[in-house]
Amino acid sequence: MDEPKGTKPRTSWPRKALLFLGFLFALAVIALVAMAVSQNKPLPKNIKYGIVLDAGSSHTNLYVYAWPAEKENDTGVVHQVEVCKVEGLGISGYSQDTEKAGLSLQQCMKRAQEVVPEQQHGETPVYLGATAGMRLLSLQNRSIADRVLSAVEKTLHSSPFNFQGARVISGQEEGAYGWITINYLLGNFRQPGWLNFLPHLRSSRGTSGALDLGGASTQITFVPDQEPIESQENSLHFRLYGKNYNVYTHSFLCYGKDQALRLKLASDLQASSTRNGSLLDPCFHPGYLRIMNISDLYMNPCIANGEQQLPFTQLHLQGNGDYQRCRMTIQKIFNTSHCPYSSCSFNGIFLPPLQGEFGAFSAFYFVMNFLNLTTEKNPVPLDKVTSTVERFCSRPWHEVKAEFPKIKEKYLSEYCFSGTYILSLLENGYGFTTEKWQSIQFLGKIGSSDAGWTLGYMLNLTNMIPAEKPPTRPLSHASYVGLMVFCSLVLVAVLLLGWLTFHKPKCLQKGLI
Ligand SMILES: Nc1ccn([C@@H]2O[C@H](COP(=O)(O)OP(=O)(O)OP(=O)(O)O)[C@@H](O)[C@H]2O)c(=O)n1
Ligand SMILES: [Ca+2]
Repeated sequence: MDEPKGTKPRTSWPRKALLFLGFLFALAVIALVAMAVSQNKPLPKNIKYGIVLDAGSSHTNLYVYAWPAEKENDTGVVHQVEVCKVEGLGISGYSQDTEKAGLSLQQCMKRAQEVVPEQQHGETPVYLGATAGMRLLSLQNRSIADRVLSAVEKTLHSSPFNFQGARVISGQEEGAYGWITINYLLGNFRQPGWLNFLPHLRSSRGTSGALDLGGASTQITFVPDQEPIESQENSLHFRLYGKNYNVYTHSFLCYGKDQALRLKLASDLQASSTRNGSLLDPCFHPGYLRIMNISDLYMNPCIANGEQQLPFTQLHLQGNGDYQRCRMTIQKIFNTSHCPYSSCSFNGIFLPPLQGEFGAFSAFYFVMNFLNLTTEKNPVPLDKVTSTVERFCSRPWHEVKAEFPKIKEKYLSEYCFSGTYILSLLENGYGFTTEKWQSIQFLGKIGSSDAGWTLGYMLNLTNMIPAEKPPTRPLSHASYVGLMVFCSLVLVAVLLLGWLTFHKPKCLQKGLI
């Protein structure tokens, strides 16, 4: 269309106005983002620390945990920042010289002082929990066990940390805290934020069972389908983050892998007719020799009788690496002749039908990991595990030793027995079938934290696992900022569009540009 006559020449102010508007708009967006980011930035992290010593039968580990102070009650925020392996024996091994049990911890306590910032030493709690080795020592000689505990208390008291006590934890606690640890670390107690608006839709995602194998005891813990749990001593109830859990747990004292080996040897001796103490052992490699004092073998409460009748003082073990026979000899330590419940594992102990996924840790993991049978994703099928252990057992000792010169001889010589024992315990003891085997994940760590009972123990003692779900923001900081910016942009765009529609600047009118 032609410009009407007499109209003033086109001025450039509407374009300038648009440019100015655009500039203002950009400025507003930048200011908005900057404000949202700085105003809602999480406060600088105030880290808290906690220390737990796991005084196991074979050795002691010291763990340092850390978490942001303001997130104390959230799930999955506490993580391991340090593990220190105490040199020497487990504390129950110092029964002849109890003071040494305390001294042995000094080096790791020093390490903890380096890891935790000095100004926080005084407020950092330290706990020591002793497990099956000390349970056995207490049964054998209560006063020596008390002396060992006093010796470790002395060392821990003299540290700059806030010492909260050293005690022998029960098998039930050990099982329960292991279960809490792995489910906390796996995020199984966590409910996604947006589901809080729809409680009826809350995820019914299950928990994972926990399988712990130590040197002197082993624990199995899981939430069974079947309710109620038939035996009271195997039943635990928790309310965590607003949800109830009825948990089955059992700890088999003497069925950790070191004590199980003793049980097996004592059973082999009883069945043999050796006159000089020589014994062929299918659970050790061909060519392997081990001499043991009979008094050491019968020294603890796991093996109650038999020693006095033997006409020799030493046992000469000679390996012949026969997996099938090894499995048969191990089988004898599981008594399945009686069961006062609807179903049992062994020794008349109640076991409900296995349910859900299982995380297997400590020696379950050490052994399977050595045998290259742990994978992140798909569990190795049972028949492959069996054939691997079988092949490993049949290898001559000199060959195994030459291939793994850096592995401690005590560990290396026992992986054949341990692999076979794990298969017997899981298949025959607990009833994991070929199919159920696939639900076992062998895990050493979850994230940066070791799987074990210590984290659950600390979470409980520091009241960091609330019964009810703490109120949480439905959105994360980043999602909040993003959503704010997006909504503001939409708003500005709508306003701009509205303004352009009703007050169309001349420059946008047809023919002007
Ligand atoms: N790399 C490793 C480390 C340990 N072990 C073995 O694993 C068992 C110890 O496992 P652990 O979980 O450390 O047991 P403890 O905590 O010491 O014992 P418990 O829980 O029964 O008190 C011991 O037989 C030890 O010889 C192993 O075979 N390979
Ligand atoms: Ca242990």
